[in-house]
Amino acid sequence: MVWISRMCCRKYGNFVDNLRLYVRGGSGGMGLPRLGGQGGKGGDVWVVAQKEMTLKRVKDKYPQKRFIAGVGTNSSVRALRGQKGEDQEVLAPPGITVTNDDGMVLGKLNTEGDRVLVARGGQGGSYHSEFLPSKGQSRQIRLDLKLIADLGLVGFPNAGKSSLLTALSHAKPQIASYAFTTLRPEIGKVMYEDHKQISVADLPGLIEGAHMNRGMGHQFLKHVERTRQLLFVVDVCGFQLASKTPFRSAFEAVQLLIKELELYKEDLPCKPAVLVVNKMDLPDAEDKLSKLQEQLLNPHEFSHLLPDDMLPKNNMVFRHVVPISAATGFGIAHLKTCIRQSLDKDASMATDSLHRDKLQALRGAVPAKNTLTWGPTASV
Ligand SMILES: Nc1nc2c(ncn2[C@@H]2O[C@H](COP(=O)(O)OP(=O)(O)OP(=O)(O)O)[C@@H](O)[C@H]2O)c(=O)[nH]1
Ligand SMILES: [Mg+2]
Repeated sequence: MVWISRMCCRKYGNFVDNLRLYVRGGSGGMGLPRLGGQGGKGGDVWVVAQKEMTLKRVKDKYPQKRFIAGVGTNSSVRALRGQKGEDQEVLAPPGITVTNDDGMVLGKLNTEGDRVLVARGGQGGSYHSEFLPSKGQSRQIRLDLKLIADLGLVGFPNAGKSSLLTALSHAKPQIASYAFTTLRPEIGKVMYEDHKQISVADLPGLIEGAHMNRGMGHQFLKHVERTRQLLFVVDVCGFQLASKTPFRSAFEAVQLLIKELELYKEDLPCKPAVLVVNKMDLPDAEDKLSKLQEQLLNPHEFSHLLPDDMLPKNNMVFRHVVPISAATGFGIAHLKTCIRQSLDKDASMATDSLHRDKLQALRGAVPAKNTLTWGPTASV
């Protein structure tokens, strides 16, 4: 049996589930001692929830990751009370926790329009401050997508997601041969010999048109967003939802699943993912798997199998493609290893990037002349 791993069609792992930003409130305006005038307050920085936004978009749009609000205007003879500086808004998707660098929660964005104040503007100069203004609050903040599990199972109804969760963990989700057996996410824990635990969310089956809220539609996709990585599950023999709907081969099922994720939010298919090909105990499964592997390696050659509007814009990269049988247990041990490798890889990438960010912030904060030495344990 051939195991395909790391098929590189597109740079993977660029889904962003956390972001570190520098925010600074605007400075206040100068007061006017001669006439007792008060300078304007500096603008504030807010994080505001907007449905269409993703953390990746914030990162791409503001590569410097710095948000500084406007300065309050000085008090003048014409306007004794200076004007407030302009507020700065960081748009972020709902489902975000905002913390400071020490992990203290500043606020949560649950639904569209929720706002969290992350840096106050400085006071304008006035009688109490000898007419001198104060600076705005400055700090590093973190935006973290609230996760429900490390892994989310993505697949059409009946692919065997719940059966897989049972094979991987001690969870006992409902399993049946009819579609939409699972109606809400069930979380199971996968245990490793070194006592590490990984949480896996069994999600309701996805159908074509889910991005338009068909079937469990958005309810399902909202959960997909909140898992660290994805485990695509397809039936090696393909799938047909009902007698009136077209039959889809395993390859078509993969393409359609990617398309649904992409149409819901374009960066969802950038999440690290593993493809699980289930029901390998069924007749002709080996031949069908070989065909699927060939198609996955050259997806463009097989693009005629689906209408253009059903093809994903970019092909997803699977870190591993693992044939299994949830029914017999075949391939489950190998799958557990692949999952662990994939999550460990991301964890170490995240640590490296945090260290890089902190180092960069430190370099920015220290005058060039100063030389600093720090060891690997130095806290920045
Ligand atoms: N032959 C075979 N049947 C399987 C395997 N895994 C699951 N099944 C069967 O496939 C059917 C669907 O399994 P589920 O685990 O409920 O599928 P699901 O993806 O969770 O389905 P929904 O919750 O409806 O989305 C059941 O009848 C299972 O017994 C397998 O590896 N081999
Ligand atoms: Mg299920």
